[in-house]
Amino acid sequence: MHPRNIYLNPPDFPKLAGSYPALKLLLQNSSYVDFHNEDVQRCVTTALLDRDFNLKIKLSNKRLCPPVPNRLNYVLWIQDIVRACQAVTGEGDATGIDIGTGASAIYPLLACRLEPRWKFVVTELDDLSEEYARGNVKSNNLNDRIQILKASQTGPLLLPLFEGTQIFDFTMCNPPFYSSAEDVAQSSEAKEFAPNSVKTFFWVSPQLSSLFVRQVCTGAAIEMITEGGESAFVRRMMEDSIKVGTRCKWYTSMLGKLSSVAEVVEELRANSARDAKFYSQKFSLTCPLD
Ligand SMILES: C[S@@+](CC[C@H](N)C(=O)[O-])C[C@H]1O[C@@H](n2cnc3c(N)ncnc32)[C@H](O)[C@@H]1O
Repeated sequence: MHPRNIYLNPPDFPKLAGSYPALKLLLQNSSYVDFHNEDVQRCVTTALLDRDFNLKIKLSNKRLCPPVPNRLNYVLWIQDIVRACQAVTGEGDATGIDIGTGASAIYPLLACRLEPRWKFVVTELDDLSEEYARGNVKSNNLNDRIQILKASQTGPLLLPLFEGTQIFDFTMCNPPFYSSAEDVAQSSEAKEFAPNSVKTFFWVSPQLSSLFVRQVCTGAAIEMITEGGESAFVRRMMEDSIKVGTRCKWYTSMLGKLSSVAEVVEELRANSARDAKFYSQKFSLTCPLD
């Protein structure tokens, strides 16, 4: 976990429930938190976002419930890279892109709370998730800092980079991981045995680079499944990034499956990337690709 992650030590759930009546009701007198119960998951996420980030969000019971510690990790790694760049340039503002922001819009919401000078342009393909995301941005008075674009199946993935001339600091993405329903089933079984194998991956243009995290919750097919799986999704972003080049400083993505790492690294090599940065729950490393 990132050293600045406030959940390095797990939250005190009874205490959290004490200040969040809906969670108290769900936990009743139970001495443990049942994370297999989706109502409990959603309630923990809304309670943590409210208590720790003053974010009021509504989650659909038909869509993914994002675990806050995991999502915070990715935001903190992004914060590290942006800060490192800003130490050189002296700038303080940053604008990011979140591809597939989901119903929660959790990445831009968290990032805007941590960084008062950041703005986002985010995309979403799914109507229901878009509707919820718009509601969550509005109820936190962040309409002036988070713009939501409706994506299409056939358009570019890095849509905001194909519109206008704005320069962006980073892209981020938690892509649909799987290529099919069978793939979902197989991966769930594999994860029972390898819970730490899930990674996050980042690269940068023009001198490509990379990062890596871990994820727990289940979601609807549109959130989980994409043709060719996550590596194909990331490859599409990579192809887009080559077209728009330096209009964005960092192109990054999460990867959920260890097998995707090799596929993405191969693609990076084919595109003359010189090195890659990997971040996981347990380690971070930079590896040369040439
Ligand atoms: C795994 S979910 C991640 C949601 C959220 N970012 C999170 O981390 O909790 C993937 C999201 O990407 C969206 N999506 C799938 N294909 C997309 C596309 N071509 N353009 C934009 N969003 C897309 C899905 O609807 C879904 O909301």
